[in-house]
Amino acid sequence: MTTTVPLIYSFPEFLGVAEAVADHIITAQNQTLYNTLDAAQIELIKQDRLKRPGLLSSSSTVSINQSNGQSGINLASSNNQSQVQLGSPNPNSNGNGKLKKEKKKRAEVRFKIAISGGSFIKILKEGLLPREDVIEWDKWDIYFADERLVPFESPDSNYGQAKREIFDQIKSENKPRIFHIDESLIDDPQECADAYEKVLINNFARKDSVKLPMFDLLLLGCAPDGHIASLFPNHGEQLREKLAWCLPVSKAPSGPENRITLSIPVICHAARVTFVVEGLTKAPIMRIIMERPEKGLPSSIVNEGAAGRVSWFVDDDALNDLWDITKKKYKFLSIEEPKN
Ligand SMILES: O=P(O)(O)OC[C@H]1O[C@@H](O)[C@H](O)[C@@H](O)[C@@H]1O
Repeated sequence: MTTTVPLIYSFPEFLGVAEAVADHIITAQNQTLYNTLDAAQIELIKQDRLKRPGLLSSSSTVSINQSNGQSGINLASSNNQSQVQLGSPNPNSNGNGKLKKEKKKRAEVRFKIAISGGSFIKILKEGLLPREDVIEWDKWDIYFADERLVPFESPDSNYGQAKREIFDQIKSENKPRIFHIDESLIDDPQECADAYEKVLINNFARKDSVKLPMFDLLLLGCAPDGHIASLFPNHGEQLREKLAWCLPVSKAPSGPENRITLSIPVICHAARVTFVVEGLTKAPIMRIIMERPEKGLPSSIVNEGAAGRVSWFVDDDALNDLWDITKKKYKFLSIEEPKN
């Protein structure tokens, strides 16, 4: 394995990590839904969408066109296949079926995100909830990178914890769509994984057949023993899986024994893969991940497999054992940098 160095953003404290992660998520949201981070352009798109529901693209590049003295918006779909200029005659009026289809497809774009459990939930809660003004919850599809097979009311349930600490606290009336496991299947990891995979297939591959689902953002923690999602180092064949989207896990070496997890190919296929790690207990494993990729820890595999799309948000404690590492200063792109 070659050494691929991902982007590492480090912060003196937990709160700094949480705020930057929130900005990173909102940036991904805006890039996905509007293909721009410019607040004025986003506002224009939203206003126009209100006027013409279904017309404005979620995945459009937008540019302001004032050449004819009127302000118009050029939309180019992200696959560069169609261009619609608003302000020109209604493109619907020529009954062009292809265009209608394209419009429908674009109107359906949603922000597809997979989150982890464990300490990561607290980061999300602290970072995201105060930013509801810029979060479009009703366009979010939230999945789980993994789940521990325990009842939702258990403190170990990733969904249960996320529900109590985040989803139930959302003030906006616009709620996200949440895709969790089927709680009735927690006694059978294989069935539970198959059922969750079906949910993914239904949502990601219903219209077009795809080899792998593509999340807009996959958010991962990393435990002190090096497991990410529920992919454990040296545990069975998990890390070599090439085809399945979702895997059952039995006899996990730490925490609840039975779990399900997204596979390495799914994680590596995401548009952005973001690790969030904090605390001194994670310092030894961070050292192995960054300095010994040849050991093949799950996160080292992801650093390599998703190279160029991976970033790490960590606090200084987690980097305590690393001396020679290039850290980047995080630049806030979607929300104002907090003045701590
Ligand atoms: O950040 P923590 O608490 O060490 O958790 C790491 C991982 O632990 C696993 O057990 C969780 O199911 C994952 O979702 C999580 O990312």
